[in-house]
Amino acid sequence: MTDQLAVAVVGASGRMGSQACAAVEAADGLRLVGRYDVGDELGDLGGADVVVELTVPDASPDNVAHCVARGVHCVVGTTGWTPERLARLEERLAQAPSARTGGPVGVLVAPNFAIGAILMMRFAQTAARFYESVEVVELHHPQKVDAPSGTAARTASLVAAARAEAGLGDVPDATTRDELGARGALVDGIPVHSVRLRGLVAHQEVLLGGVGEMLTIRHDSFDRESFMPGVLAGVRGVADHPGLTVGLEHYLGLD
Ligand SMILES: NC(=O)C1=CN([C@@H]2O[C@H](COP(=O)(O)OP(=O)(O)OC[C@H]3O[C@@H](n4cnc5c(N)ncnc54)[C@H](O)[C@@H]3O)[C@@H](O)[C@H]2O)C=CC1
Ligand SMILES: O=C(O)C1=N[C@H](C(=O)O)C[C@H](O)C1
Repeated sequence: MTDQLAVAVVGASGRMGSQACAAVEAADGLRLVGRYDVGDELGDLGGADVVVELTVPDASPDNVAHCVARGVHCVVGTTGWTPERLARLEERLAQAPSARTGGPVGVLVAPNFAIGAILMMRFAQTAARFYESVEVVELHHPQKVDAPSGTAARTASLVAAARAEAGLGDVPDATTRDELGARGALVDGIPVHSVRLRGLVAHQEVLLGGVGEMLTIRHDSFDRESFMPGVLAGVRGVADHPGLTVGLEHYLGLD
């Protein structure tokens, strides 16, 4: 029993957190030692080796800082990790004590745990240099508090970097009047559109356009079950990935 990895979940009463608790409880080699939600004192996190953090963008950095300062690895699914927040987290990691499991503390920030979503981002990144136009459409359940989704923001950033590396300029767009914002948000110059619709869970399309053709890369999460293998892969792998890692692809041999 003692060689089991002790895991706590922060945001344990939420849609993702409750499912993550059940997944940890059912997983070989893992032991759920704590469930925390809003208002709970995190304290020593029930002796956890690894915390799964699934809360809200405004709470996540402080929760993660609390874990890092106590030598607890973190697997973070919460969105809203701006470059500035990530930079502050890296500073905290540089000053962190040794992990309870030994060695340096690891933090995984994963915009999406679903394997198909990770592949969608990778395929979009690969395709980006071949197309003059690209737009991202993300579609989610109406309870979602943030827009655009973390996955869409990450996809747009990866695509923009691939375009820049290939020497592509701005996406073509003759719009000169858009008082209502109908052309969507721009993330690193890539238009991103957010749909919130009853009945949906988490979906995204990357539309790539060239002369006389379009490539659509689409991923659908129909159930939050789709995220759980990725959560567990993060929990099992985080101690072997010291420091900050952004994106579960780096745990899956997709570097
Ligand atoms: N990386 C991924 O694959 C996925 C990430 N997400 C993200 O995970 C986050 C949570 O999503 P949902 O579970 O759908 O939201 P939710 O609203 O159902 O759950 C959030 C939970 O966090 C709790 N919470 C809020 N502030 C807190 C604090 N300071 N300390 C502890 N708990 C706190 C809330 O009470 C709630 O129970 C969102 O940022 C969402 O975008 C969601 C699905 C998949
Ligand atoms: O809030 C959600 O539901 C999801 N959030 C993440 C995001 O913002 O990308 C991951 C997934 O899309 C579901």
